[in-house]
Amino acid sequence: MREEGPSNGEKKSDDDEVGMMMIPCLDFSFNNKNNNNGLGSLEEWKKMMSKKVREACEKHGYFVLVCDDDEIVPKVLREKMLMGLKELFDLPEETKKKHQSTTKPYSSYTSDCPVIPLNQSFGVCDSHVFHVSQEFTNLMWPHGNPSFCETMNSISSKLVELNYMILKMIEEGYELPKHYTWEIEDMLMKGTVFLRLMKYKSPSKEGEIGLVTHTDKNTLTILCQNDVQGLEVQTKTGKWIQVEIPQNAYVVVVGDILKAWSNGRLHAVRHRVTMKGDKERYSFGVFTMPKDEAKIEVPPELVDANTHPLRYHPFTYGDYIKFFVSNLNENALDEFAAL
Ligand SMILES: O=C(O)CCC(=O)C(=O)O
Ligand SMILES: [Fe+2]
Repeated sequence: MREEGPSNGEKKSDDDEVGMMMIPCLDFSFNNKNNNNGLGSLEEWKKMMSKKVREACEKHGYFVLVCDDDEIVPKVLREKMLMGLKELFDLPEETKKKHQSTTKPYSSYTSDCPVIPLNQSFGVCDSHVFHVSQEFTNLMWPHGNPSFCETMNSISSKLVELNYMILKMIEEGYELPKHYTWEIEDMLMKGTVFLRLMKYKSPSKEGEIGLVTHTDKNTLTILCQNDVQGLEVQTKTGKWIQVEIPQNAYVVVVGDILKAWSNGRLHAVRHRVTMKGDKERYSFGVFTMPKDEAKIEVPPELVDANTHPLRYHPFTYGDYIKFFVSNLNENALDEFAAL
């Protein structure tokens, strides 16, 4: 099992934070001999990984997911998507501006935002549904671009599947009573999926902000980037560290909704993007979020009067997002739902 070791890009500090500074890295290749010793069944592997996933999400609020074989997302697909992003962002501004959406906040094409001038982004809801990817592609390339459409749709589907698999692992990691599984699936996995496509221009000076500090407001995010690093996370003790992401790896980030659902046990990590060097950075992320009317409620099993008293009152996802969008407060979850 590849995790939290010095060979995995571990960052050390000279203070007492060494334990906190390690970058959690989980290898999701089931066929990797170090993972299952060639003996375990898929079920046993999943059980063991669920524990690791839960631990990483509680301790760090994110982890780097490596998978060297093609079982989760084929390498070619990922490379095609990153090449497709360049092609997309190279389109004329007036074409990109045609992508306007009112269904979800932050989904229209955005560029030249004074706070994050290096960043350009598109948001597409439910891109794992073929006709959605097709509509988006046809808007950007009126003469068609079947290869982009196919790639965007396939990688979205793969990452949605992976996102749900990790959510299930987190749930299994808590060993909650089985009857609860349906409720959780209904609450966390029957909602919207959001694909965000991003480009960061190279900065005019080192260390320019590409994306401001935030926690993700959804359930769980999976991020993928080209070979330009820039993602930084804040440790629980307030230090910023750069997440060195190997080629073929993804970053899984806990959002506010998992934090609320788990009674604050899962950590919604604060993160940002800082740009250095002279290369453009491309990234994309698949964000899962509950339905607007879904009620986010802590399971009684995750409340313990002594060690984990109830931290959040139940709320609906749509109300939370409305609150966030009208207040834009980085402490939105606690302001909105803390008891
Ligand atoms: O570009 C990245 O790697 C991070 C993007 C991100 O954090 C977000 O879109 O919420
Ligand atoms: Fe984020």
